[in-house]
Amino acid sequence: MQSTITLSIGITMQPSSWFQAPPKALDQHTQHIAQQRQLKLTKPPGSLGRLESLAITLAAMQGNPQPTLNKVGIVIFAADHGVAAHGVSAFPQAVTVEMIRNFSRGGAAITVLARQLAAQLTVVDVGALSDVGPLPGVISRRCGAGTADFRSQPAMQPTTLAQAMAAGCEQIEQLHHSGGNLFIGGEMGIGNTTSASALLCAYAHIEPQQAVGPGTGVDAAGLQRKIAALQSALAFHQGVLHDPLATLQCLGGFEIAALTGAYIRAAQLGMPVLVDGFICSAAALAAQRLCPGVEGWFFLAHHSAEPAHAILCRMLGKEPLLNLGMRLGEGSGAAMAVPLLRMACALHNEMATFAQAGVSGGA
Ligand SMILES: Cc1cc2ncn([C@H]3O[C@H](COP(=O)(O)O)[C@@H](O)[C@H]3O)c2cc1C
Ligand SMILES: O=C(O)c1cccnc1
Repeated sequence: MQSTITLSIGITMQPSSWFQAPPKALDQHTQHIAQQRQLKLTKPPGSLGRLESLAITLAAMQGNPQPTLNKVGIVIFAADHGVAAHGVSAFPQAVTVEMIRNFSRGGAAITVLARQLAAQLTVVDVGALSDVGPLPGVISRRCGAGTADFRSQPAMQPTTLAQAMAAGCEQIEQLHHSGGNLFIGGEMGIGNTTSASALLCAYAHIEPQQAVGPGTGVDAAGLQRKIAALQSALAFHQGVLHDPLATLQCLGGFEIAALTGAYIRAAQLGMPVLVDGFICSAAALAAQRLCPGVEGWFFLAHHSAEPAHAILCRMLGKEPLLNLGMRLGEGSGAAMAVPLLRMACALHNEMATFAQAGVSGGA
């Protein structure tokens, strides 16, 4: 049995857990084979730009010189946020539950994209304000009815944080078991850009002014309310922000914690991940803090229009694939990047070599 540690504000947590196991190593032998193949294909070396390194990385991740993305799993984690009571979103909190219904009926952006991709879509309610009851495609792993207001309380308890992370872990284990070869996490939770900004402030040691943005479209007064909420929260939780897990517990949300758990488990099991926009990238940063090296399994799908996303991308050390001015969430930006990755694989797998095609001058 591990002993527990009690943090300065009385929170008790396990010092060691499943999420501290290291990520799987990429297959360097397969990576080398894929690199060599790229040089032999009928094109000037490097002429397919990033599409070449994407295929090589996917080959190394999958341990397969012919990488495939034929089984994409999209999981949307949905939850509510106590801080939403402080006018930090342009939309009412009821939208979270209403959107869960919309996901179930197939009318949301991500559901359209999932159909286009023939991807499997699952919605996990990890703590919306009210329980939507049984709905097609929606599973319940409720950790609470929204988080507590993190301006003056920890958003989650150690037990509910662990539950939320386990809900993410469980989804990856199922996807892995069913032969999934790419994971996309999505989120739905009114107020969650404020939570993501709070995590960014704590992990990057930056000021709220640098970390906030319009989210769903708040005006200047709304932006000030976001800044004020973050200032209160950071001051209140100051004593624990050196600890990445306590930071997630105090400032995160159930859906962000579930994403964090999912990203870590994906890296441990060797499942490539397409990280969506601002909120998902904040969860990815939390994952990196809890389990260094997980980022080796991540592709950043797109530049979110949320201004502070650029900071998160820098912190994760990655350049996003697309820049479409999107700022929706739900995993929608990640879904848009799947065709790009599939094209990279098709080129890598199906192009002729110089020798096969009888083209001169090649390697
Ligand atoms: C109809 C609707 C659908 C959405 N789908 C994702 N989000 C996005 O907006 C929310 C975050 O922004 P904020 O922090 O400003 O509330 C999240 O739920 C996010 O996924 C939506 C927001 C709305 C209104
Ligand atoms: O980039 C995102 O994930 C995002 C930005 C604004 C609102 N919701 C999500």
